[in-house]
Amino acid sequence: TRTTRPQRLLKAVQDRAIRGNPKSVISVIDHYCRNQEWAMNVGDEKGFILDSVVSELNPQTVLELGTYCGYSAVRIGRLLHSGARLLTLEFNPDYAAVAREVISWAGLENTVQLVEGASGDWIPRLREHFGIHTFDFIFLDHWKEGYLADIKLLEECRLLRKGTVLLADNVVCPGAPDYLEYVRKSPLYDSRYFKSHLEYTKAEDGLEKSVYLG
Ligand SMILES: O=C(NCCc1nnc(-c2ccc3[nH]cnc3c2)[nH]1)c1cc(-c2ccc(F)cc2)cc(O)c1O
Ligand SMILES: [Mg+2]
Repeated sequence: TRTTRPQRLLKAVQDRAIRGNPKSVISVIDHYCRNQEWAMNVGDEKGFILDSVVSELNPQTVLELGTYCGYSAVRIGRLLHSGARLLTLEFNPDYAAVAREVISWAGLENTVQLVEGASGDWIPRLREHFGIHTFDFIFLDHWKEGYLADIKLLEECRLLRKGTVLLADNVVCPGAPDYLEYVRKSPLYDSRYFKSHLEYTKAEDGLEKSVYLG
């Protein structure tokens, strides 16, 4: 049977990227998605904003919701200092299988841990299962209609602390209107919008950065 888009993206990485070199994995994926076939990675333009938020924060514990092919896990993982860890949740087993290979090709298997399953099932179990107290940084890039429920769940499970930074992809395209309204209205968050473009296109999109005030 035909290969899937994630499988073709993985083949491009294995054929063209240098093993153990996250920068080359990122540039191979961006070149492939811009020139061969589009895929829903955060991409280079929004990726640059993601890099600056992560570099400024220098987080020790990171949660990513929605791994897809592992592009943003590699983008974030490459910037983490020794001892820092990224936990990335992915619901779709086919995406997860490809992402594990991409993360391993980048040499980040000791920094990035991929967990398969639904965010709603895993979030309440992160503390007892992974010994996590709170997260310093959270990147939301999964079901757009799940963003709001999942940050409310993170609040309830006390996995946020004063200063935790949440960065949400696609708040314009495909859009997460209920999430935006909540973080912009709630006194619990200080929120700001970084205008950009949908990955590899000219369409508007952007990232919403929200600091939890606790
Ligand atoms: O849907 C997206 N991303 C999400 C994948 C996913 N689908 N289900 C999950 C899941 C669900 C429970 C989960 N629990 C834990 N991880 C989970 C992941 N993640 C997405 C879509 C677009 C896009 C824009 C314009 C278009 F014309 C078409 C597409 C762009 C992007 O940057 C995206 O991130
Ligand atoms: Mg996205």
